[in-house]
Amino acid sequence: MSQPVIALASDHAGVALKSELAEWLGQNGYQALDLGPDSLDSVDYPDYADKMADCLKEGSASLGVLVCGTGIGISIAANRHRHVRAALCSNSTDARLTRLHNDANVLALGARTMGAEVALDCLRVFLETEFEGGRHQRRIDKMS
Ligand SMILES: O=C[C@H](O)[C@H](O)[C@H](O)COP(=O)(O)O
Repeated sequence: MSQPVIALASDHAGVALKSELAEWLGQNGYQALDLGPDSLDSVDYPDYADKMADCLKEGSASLGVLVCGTGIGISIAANRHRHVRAALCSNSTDARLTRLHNDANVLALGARTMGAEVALDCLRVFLETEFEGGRHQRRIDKMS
């Protein structure tokens, strides 16, 4: 069976955490598709949010992970695309509920506001939780 592809992107503030998340994905049965950047040179998070949106639109990955300093800017930018439902999560309960209720297709994390262990916990729960459907689908339809 082919491995699920998970796309990752960040700005300069999120590069190190993105690498840790990508490594975890590779060790846990997923294929990490890193959309960049790969250096610590300063970049603008909207450019990488747009790359994520394009990647999901063309179907190269089903789910994505975005990282910036707080996770706020990059999630705001990603959510300007109608097909993106990016959820800024700070703990595994956020990650579980946003999959169950919002069918979030992008997990947004703050590299300067959380530790790698909590970030990995969010990622694991995000990937393991299925959308609940039902009344939640009606609400998502209203945003699509
Ligand atoms: O929401 C924005 C993010 O936290 C950015 O990662 C942050 O603004 C980057 O700041 P700086 O350019 O000072 O590294």
